[in-house]
Amino acid sequence: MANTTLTLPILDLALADDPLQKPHLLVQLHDALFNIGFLYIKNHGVPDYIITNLVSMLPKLFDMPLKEKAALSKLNSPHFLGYSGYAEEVTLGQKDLREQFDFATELPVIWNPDGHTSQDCSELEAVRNKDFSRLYWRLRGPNQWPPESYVPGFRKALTEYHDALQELSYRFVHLIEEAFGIPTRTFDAFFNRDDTQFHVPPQHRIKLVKYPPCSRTDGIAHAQGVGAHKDSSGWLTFLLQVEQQEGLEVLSGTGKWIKAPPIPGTFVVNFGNAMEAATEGAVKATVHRVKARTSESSPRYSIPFFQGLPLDLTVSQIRSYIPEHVRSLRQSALNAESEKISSFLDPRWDTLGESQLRKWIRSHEEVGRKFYGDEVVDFYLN
Ligand SMILES: O=C(O)CCC(=O)C(=O)O
Ligand SMILES: [Fe+2]
Repeated sequence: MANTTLTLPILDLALADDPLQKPHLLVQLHDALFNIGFLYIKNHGVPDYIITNLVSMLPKLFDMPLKEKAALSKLNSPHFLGYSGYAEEVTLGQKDLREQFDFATELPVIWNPDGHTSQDCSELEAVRNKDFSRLYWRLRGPNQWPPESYVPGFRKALTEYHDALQELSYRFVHLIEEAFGIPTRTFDAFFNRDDTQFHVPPQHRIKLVKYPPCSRTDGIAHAQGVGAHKDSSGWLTFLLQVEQQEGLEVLSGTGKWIKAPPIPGTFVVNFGNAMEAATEGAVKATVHRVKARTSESSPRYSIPFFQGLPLDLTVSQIRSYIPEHVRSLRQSALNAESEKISSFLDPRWDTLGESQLRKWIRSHEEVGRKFYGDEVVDFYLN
């Protein structure tokens, strides 16, 4: 049973602008990073109109005729971008009772099996000598946009939301650097925001999710909105819970599920597998899940933004940015549920790209078989 007595911290980002208050914010952030692994932020600076504009389009987007949604299926996309229908996604071997659209930073295809840089990638001037033949580079590519006639203004609204969340995510990473006690901008290299411009700018991902009301007669024994998981698409996650529909739960260090209800004006922030691996578990990719809406009458919508990282980064490379005094804050004993889910540190998939390709294939096997072939899929499923 969920333990409702534990609550997650709410950090006020406005304190970052006040030199007298900022140290207090950094102490709170340090605690959230090393002891909790999940937090809310308020006064985050993302304009209200950008959020409400996108949110107002969700019902229209999901109410498009099935034929129109199917035309945007992920089965068209080697980048796993587009639509997946109700219960098409799998987590921990079970179907997730949700529908979703996956979008990402709009970028051209970069993968080239011959190892050349694509002509289209003018943004890649600074990294002309990279080899883009590795399969995981195929994850990167353009979106499938819904027709303007069905959801007018959608592409603009999603793009504005993306840009605002990207900005917030970069600001927040600077606060994390301060909380770690390392120079601000240490991680800018990951986002192509430093002078070396060594890395390709990452592709961030945004999911638009609908958890419709459902009944246990759907024939699915263990009803889950999304099963227990760690986020693996990036460095940080910024989750918008739309309106007042509950369902999100977080696994505490003592193995209890605690509720993370929607709080108006906030985003939930949590950390991806890459952060956990880079800090050797000092900052946890905390396990979370969403309960299925079995006894509810209205849908729940949510919008997670996953801050991307360069796909060719290896865990050991990221780790080299994290000083020993941070990694030594590792607390022992991940609980059993958490252990079951941790798969990131397997040396067979040391690059972030490969661990992400594995994750996408495991969640959407059919898409994997279509674009990556049976041999690759069978390798990652086992
Ligand atoms: O819908 C939510 O509140 C959380 C979704 C989530 O954790 C995910 O998609 O990774
Ligand atoms: Fe998640």
